[in-house]
Amino acid sequence: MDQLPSLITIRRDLHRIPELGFQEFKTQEYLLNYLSSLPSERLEIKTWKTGIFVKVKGIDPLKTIAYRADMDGLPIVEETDYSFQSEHTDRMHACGHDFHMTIALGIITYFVQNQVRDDLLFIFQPAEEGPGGAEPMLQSEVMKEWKPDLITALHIAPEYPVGTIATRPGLLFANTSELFIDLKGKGGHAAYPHTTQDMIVAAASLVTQLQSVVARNVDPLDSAVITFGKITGGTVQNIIAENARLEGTIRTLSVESMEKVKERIEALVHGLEIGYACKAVIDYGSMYHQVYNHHELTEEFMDFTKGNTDTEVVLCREAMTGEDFGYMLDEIPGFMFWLGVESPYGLHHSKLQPKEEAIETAVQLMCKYFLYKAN
Ligand SMILES: CC(=O)N[C@@H](CCC[C@H](N)C(=O)O)C(=O)O
Repeated sequence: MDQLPSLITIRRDLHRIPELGFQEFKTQEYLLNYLSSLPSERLEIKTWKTGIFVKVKGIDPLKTIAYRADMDGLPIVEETDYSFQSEHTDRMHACGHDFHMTIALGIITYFVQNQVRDDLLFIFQPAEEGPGGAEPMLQSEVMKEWKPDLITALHIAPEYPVGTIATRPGLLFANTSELFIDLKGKGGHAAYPHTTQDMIVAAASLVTQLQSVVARNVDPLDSAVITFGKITGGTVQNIIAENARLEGTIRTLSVESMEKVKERIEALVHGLEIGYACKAVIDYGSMYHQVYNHHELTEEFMDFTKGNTDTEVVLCREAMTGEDFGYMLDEIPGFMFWLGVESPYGLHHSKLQPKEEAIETAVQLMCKYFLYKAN
């Protein structure tokens, strides 16, 4: 085996080339290139769109144990002071997927040199931030053929120190649905509002009205979030806007609340159409299944980590983040956990700077755990 790049070098290389969902061409090429430098006799590699399946063959396999890493970046202009900043304009690995992929390569590298009884499967999955790669990947022929018996994934957590992991049996991440609302009215001169239907005013009103859905239609002991991350509309400062578009996301802890929230959004949007004499179109974009950790496997993993590593284990609360890994957990027993990376700036922030020492923590932990489960 030739001299391999260090995991820190790999993470920095990946950090430089963030790509959006299903456009992870350079990322895929980089990963395939690295994998081709490993001894090939124990590896079987198959690509799926911009994703990759990597099987590390066991000696006498009774089962398959999997680790999933997501691959895509976000449409963010990076503002870190890294020397290895994103080389792609308006793109950034601001959700740690560069870490998740590096950790996968670290684990693979260990197991190509230290064979275990069972097969190990590594899934490099595109488009976690949207429109969702997990569900179609799960339906793929490769996944049907190589279907794992146990599946794991981690996500970096800026709020925890390095050397800590956090998880919980049962519900970990929320149900999600994207939310796009297009409004169309009648534009006109800024000085003649009475001759128009102003979609800037309608959009502003709708944003405020929709917050009442969370406050007044969802059981306070359940939880929901409606966030709009982007509003566009109009053309110039002295023309009343004919169009406006709201782009957001809905998060709920229960499936019932998701249905209720959508029902209420639809009612209020219909009311807006009447009140503002406009047309509105709602599009829910992509939806993600909640992340629900297998009870016994999660408890076993937490106990194993406490008993066999120096890693601190925290029993955390559920989070309103979404993850299409939820689809995989719906079909395959397993769990997801948070990996402490300690950054003053959080996920989806242009200054997110996770501590790289956490990569080694995760690789060591997962290698120990797979050695325990796959022998
Ligand atoms: C871990 C994480 O941050 N995941 C994303 C998933 C986004 C799904 C979809 N695009 C949506 O916004 O609903 C998150 O924002 O939680």
